[in-house]
Amino acid sequence: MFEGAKGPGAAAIMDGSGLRVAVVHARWNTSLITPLVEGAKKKLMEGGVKESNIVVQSVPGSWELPVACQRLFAASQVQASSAPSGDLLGELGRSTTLIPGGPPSTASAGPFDSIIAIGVLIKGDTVHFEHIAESVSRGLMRIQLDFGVPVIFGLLTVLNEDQAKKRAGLTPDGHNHGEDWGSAAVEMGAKRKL
Ligand SMILES: O=Nc1c(NC[C@H](O)[C@H](O)[C@H](O)CO)[nH]c(=O)[nH]c1=O
Repeated sequence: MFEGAKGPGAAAIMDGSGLRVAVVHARWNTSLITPLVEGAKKKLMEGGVKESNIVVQSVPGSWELPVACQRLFAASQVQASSAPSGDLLGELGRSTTLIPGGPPSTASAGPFDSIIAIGVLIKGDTVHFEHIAESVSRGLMRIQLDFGVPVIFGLLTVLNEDQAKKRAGLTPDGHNHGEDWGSAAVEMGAKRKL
């Protein structure tokens, strides 16, 4: 899968059966976003996470990822303390994603154990790319540290479409980085509960 030294090490085997995970994805570059989200969900479920405990939300673009992740996690904390079961987040908890199929998910009560933020930024002719990449990266890191919840960094910042396709597993020599993010979400979510 990877030549040389570069690339992730083997995923730690953790039990994801009791985890609740949010996947928040941008709607820019959707032909790339879709396989990335599918790859993440595949590894979440291979790690034992129940599909009913995966909430998938979409936002207009990567710029909106931090506020959506923060709002989703904060709402899950409030609901967990006030509504021990049932429809955890109401409309906020329903999957509103580009990804076809699957019922609107209503995660069971309890704060999310990890969040995967997914976006694809492709460098253009201006410095717009740099502003979004820098701000979104800092924003996602801040949520991790402010809330103590793992936010898996699924923001592809690429120089051209070919680089993005490779990292979405859409080329013969590619690898779907969404799978790595799903595995990381299981490991970090399980470790958060230890
Ligand atoms: O510009 N390029 C991109 C982009 N721009 C939109 C931005 O994230 C935001 O949604 C709007 O500015 C509105 O706030 N969003 C992406 O996810 N990828 C890009 O490559």
